[in-house]
Amino acid sequence: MTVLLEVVGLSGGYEPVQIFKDVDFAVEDGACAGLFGPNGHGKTTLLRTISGLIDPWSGSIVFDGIQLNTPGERRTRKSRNLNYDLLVRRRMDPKKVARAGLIHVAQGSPLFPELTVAETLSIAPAPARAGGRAVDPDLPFSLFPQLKERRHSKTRFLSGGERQMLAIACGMLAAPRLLILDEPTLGLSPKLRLELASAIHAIRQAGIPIILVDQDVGFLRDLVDTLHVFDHGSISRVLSKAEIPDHETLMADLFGGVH
Ligand SMILES: Nc1ncnc2c1ncn2[C@@H]1O[C@H](COP(=O)(O)OP(=O)(O)OP(=O)(O)O)[C@@H](O)[C@H]1O
Repeated sequence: MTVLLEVVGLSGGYEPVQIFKDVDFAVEDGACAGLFGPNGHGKTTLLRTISGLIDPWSGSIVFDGIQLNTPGERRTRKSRNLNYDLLVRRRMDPKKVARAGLIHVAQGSPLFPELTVAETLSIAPAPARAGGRAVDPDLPFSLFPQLKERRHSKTRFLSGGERQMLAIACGMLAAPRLLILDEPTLGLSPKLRLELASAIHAIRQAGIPIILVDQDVGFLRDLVDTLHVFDHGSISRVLSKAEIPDHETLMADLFGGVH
């Protein structure tokens, strides 16, 4: 299989605090890569950096044959004006990332509260890539039938699960070449987690590669091909599907106790 995303020696964080260091991370075309790690260890920051929302400090991000970031040395801060400073140092363009087909469904599914489900879907990004396949406009409802029933509801009245479904549906309308799902099951009931798992499975079946973050190894084990264990700002191990233990065993192995 070809490598679709290749991250080499990536370091970054929130100036001046470094959150992750020298991360190597690869996703093969057609595969689902799991990212697992405790709260606050930097998974979201890493993914936001890969998407260009946060400027990487150093390293390389190559996606679908395109070098997404411009390598360069960090410059010392010259101004107390943060906007100016960011513009001066910016080494990555999130629009370029989205245009390349790397679509990031953020944690907490930020949506416009006063728009209905149908209105939200109508402003979802069109396939951004040149040559990106047209997407069936009914895809959101075939993936998440529940959304069809709620299509005239404002998003502020949706449940947590419905919000997640809508956010993922918007991502799918962009015809992703790679879909990043950052903790889509956050705060969901076991029943909704199962529903979301089957939707993620359907996305996989459609051949769309995924980076999936979750706090539950059991949830990831059923869906991913490889599990990347993220520990204090670096990937400490990469496990094949067959090597992924249950949640308690992995946590005990990592931290010496049940979490
Ligand atoms: N905008 C920000 N500015 C400064 N520090 C931040 C910001 N966002 C997050 N952090 C810090 O960066 C660290 C890593 O947070 P991050 O959200 O990336 O971790 P995570 O592994 O995704 O955690 P979780 O699983 O809880 O989402 C934390 O210490 C957090 O407090």
